[in-house]
Amino acid sequence: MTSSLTITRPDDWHLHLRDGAALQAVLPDTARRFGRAIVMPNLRPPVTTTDLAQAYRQRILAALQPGDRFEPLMTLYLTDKTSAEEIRLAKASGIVHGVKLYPAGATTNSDSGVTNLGHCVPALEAMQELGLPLLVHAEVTDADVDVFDREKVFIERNMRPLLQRFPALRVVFEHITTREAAQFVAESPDNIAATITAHHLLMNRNAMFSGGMRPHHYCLPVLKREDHRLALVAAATSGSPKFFLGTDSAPHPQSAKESACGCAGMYTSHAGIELYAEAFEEAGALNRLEGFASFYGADFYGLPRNTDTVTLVKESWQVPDNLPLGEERLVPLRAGQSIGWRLL
Ligand SMILES: NC(=O)N[C@@H](CC(=O)O)C(=O)O
Ligand SMILES: [Zn+2]
Ligand SMILES: [Zn+2]
Repeated sequence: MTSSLTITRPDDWHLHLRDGAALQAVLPDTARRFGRAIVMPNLRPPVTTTDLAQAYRQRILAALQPGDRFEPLMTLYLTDKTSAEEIRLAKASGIVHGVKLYPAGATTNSDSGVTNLGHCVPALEAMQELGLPLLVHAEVTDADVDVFDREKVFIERNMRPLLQRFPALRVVFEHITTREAAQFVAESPDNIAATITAHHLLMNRNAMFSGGMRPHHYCLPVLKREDHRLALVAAATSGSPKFFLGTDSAPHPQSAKESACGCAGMYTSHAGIELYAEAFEEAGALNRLEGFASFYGADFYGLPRNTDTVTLVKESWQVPDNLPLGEERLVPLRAGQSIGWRLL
């Protein structure tokens, strides 16, 4: 039985770091494990320009602790008004590595998002030309579409037409949650890839209702049925370079989660690589973890692979009931329960 696992240091290709005191609270969890992270731009106000991304990057760097070697990879928040010029500035800055598409109303802080992709043609043309990836929260927002079908419907209504119109656009289908998405990405050309979260590999939708309502298991896209989880596990452990690690760790104050209208997002950075080790071990595929966590994302983004390593030991530890989040607390995934792998 494996008792320890050393892999090239992983990167997190989908992360919410927030800002201010929350940023200060959560950043050490990521910096301890990951070399780099694609930092999501859904702040209030959103990070819509390269200038805002530069300033946010400086705040992240200032929040690091002495000795940290973590590198934040910045993103822009696409709006109906994003110009081709802004895309050129972003690319030329060297600090912006992707542009995030939030359909307006799809998820947390998406109200400034895109109402109609038709408005984004100049920006998308520039991104295609410059090789700047489009990162997609791939869910339709129509209230008449069942919440469990929103990703599947987005593929047909939006993703296929988008790729037809921009066949060379580099696209990351973020936090895939369905068999249909895994299959779509697997069958697409090499300019299409996907991130997969640990929570979607480890849980199905029953986790939202086990013994009562479980607000800390609510995220978007929402957890799906077991057969979808199995399809995600198969994709993540397949060895295909189209699938790589993106935690989508999304901290919210406990009060905002445990509420009559609780917000979407799970916090997983406290065990950002350990949870994946559990999922890969359960699938009998620990030998595939390194490619998924440490190689394929860097390769897709055209960045060098990390050269140092991390070591995990197969040793159970208990997750605290809650963690500080500025003046508030947050409830991490597995709060009060154990995780089977520990970071040395
Ligand atoms: N995943 C989530 O449920 N929430 C994310 C937004 C997102 O990634 O869609 C957040 O910012 O809280
Ligand atoms: Zn999202
Ligand atoms: Zn996210």
